[in-house]
Amino acid sequence: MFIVTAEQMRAVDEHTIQKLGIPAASLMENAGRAIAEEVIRMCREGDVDRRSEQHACWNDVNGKRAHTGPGDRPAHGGDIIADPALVMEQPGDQQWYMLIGKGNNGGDGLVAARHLVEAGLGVTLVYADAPDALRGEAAVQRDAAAQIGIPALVHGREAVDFSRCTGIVDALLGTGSRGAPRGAYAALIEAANDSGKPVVSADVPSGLNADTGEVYEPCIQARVTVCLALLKRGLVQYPGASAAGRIVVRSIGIPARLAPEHGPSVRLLTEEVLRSALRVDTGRLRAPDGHKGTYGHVLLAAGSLPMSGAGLLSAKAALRAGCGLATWALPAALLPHVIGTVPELMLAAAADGDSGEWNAASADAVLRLAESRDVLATGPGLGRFKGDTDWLRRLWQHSDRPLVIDADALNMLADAGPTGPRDWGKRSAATILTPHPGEMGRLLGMSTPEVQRDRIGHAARYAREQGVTLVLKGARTVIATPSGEAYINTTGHAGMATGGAGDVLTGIIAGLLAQGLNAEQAAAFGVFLHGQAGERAALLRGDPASLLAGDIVDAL
Ligand SMILES: NC(=O)C1=CN([C@@H]2O[C@H](COP(=O)(O)OP(=O)(O)OC[C@H]3O[C@@H](n4cnc5c(N)ncnc54)[C@H](O)[C@@H]3O)[C@@H](O)[C@H]2O)[C@@H](O)CC1
Ligand SMILES: [K+]
Repeated sequence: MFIVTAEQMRAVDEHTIQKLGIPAASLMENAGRAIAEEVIRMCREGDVDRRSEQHACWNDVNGKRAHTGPGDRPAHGGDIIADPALVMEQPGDQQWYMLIGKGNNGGDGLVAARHLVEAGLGVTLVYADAPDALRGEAAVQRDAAAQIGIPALVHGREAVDFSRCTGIVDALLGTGSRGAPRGAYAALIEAANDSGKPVVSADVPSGLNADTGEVYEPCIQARVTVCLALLKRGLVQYPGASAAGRIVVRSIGIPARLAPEHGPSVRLLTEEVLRSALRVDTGRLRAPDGHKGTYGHVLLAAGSLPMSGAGLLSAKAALRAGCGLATWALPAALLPHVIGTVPELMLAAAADGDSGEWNAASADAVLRLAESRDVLATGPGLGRFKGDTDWLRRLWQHSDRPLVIDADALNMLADAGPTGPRDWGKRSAATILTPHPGEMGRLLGMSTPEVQRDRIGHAARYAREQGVTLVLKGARTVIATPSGEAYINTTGHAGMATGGAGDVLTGIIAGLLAQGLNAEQAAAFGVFLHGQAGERAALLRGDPASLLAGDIVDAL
């Protein structure tokens, strides 16, 4: 599933209308109808009385449990499948308030109102602006609603009291919204939130930045968001993802495949995308006649005295991800401390003059060890040491192995200079960086909140400019490729925010690279697997908060 910016959505809309000749009125009709169907579904299934369903929502977007409308039940011979609007035999005294903005989002709300009236629901329109402010298709819908006799209030002219309504449809602001909601829009959003009634948002919750996921003050807190045509970036990035509630993406006649023609290709990372777009074929990872050499050898340069566990977690994760062999290189004096901790692991001592410090263990020693291995990963538990940026630069410039860079090695990279490591030259093999938002901020020279304000945008730009594959960790991890594509992960949970989880991810990605996956595949599949293992581990433990990074490795 493609994820678009507001501008990209506008361009795809225009293409559909201008080049394909599909009338704008048809798209708006489909949009409004999709919104009405969701409201009707909620009424039929009693969803309006239920409290928040934050957990279920993501699975809907994932397509695992997507709502498919009235035909959910398999049809049998002789069945009569009726339109949802005609099967609401007992709509009861359902009263829905429709908040109508003056743009096309409001037009969608007006179409939905017509369909809800047809289904027998009580509907009241609440215009944010005087109705004559509406233009084009939205004005056509305003007139149709008036002809049918749908009651209407205008904010500021009549009092609006939500206390007696069943639910609210938010069709105030969509992708044409700019900045924080103003005037009547802000007042209606606040009143809707204060009412405690379930809100169904049309396209995006009003008050959300559809591109970045930033929520303005105020922003609708939706129970359900019926996202139209293509998933918007702001709905998959926090805090916007929380404001959206359960997300239902509905096709309205705009071909989704047009999205990459009009902007960057950003996709939701699902099993389907891994198989089709990324061509990850797990069935081919293990050849029936393979031996340990077939599945690759990871060299991990990691760990220090206070953080030796990071190296252990990474190395173990690489093995659990399926590589044939893993060697952990560390300063020679540290080696006796870790012997036997993971018996499957090989250890390589980097001469350190008996100091136990990386500053005495040369980059050339690591390069020599890497020559006979397939992948080099570095960073977990490494710490900072004198001359470390030069140490990393040598690995960058002289290793022809795929290189995974994490943790403190990313901080060394941040010291490469204002234009970033691209000044060190183009590497002959792939480079994968796995920063958390703080490390990403140091790479970009900005604060962590600034990074979080537009995770997809920053990750995609950095990957393209620096020619690397970038994994921006955190809720909804972003995987960005040097060619400008991005994937947003759907697996994992907040219980995985625990020390060492990142070291595990580095090991998984390195282990997958060793088995022959390319950088894009290894990064995306690695992130996906890491999240799945975290979900599994939380189930086994019964409580996500008690999860340890080692549990993730065990659940792989
Ligand atoms: N072909 C299309 O363009 C389609 C558009 N669709 C709907 O149209 C929406 C986009 O419509 P529009 O581009 O008309 O824009 P919107 O309906 O999102 O709203 C734009 C209007 O709100 C005002 N506004 C903007 N920011 C504001 C703020 N912060 N506070 C108060 N008022 C503000 C602007 O003056 C403008 O008139 C989509 O989200 C979707 O719901 C759908 O009908 C499907 C087809
Ligand atoms: K809206």
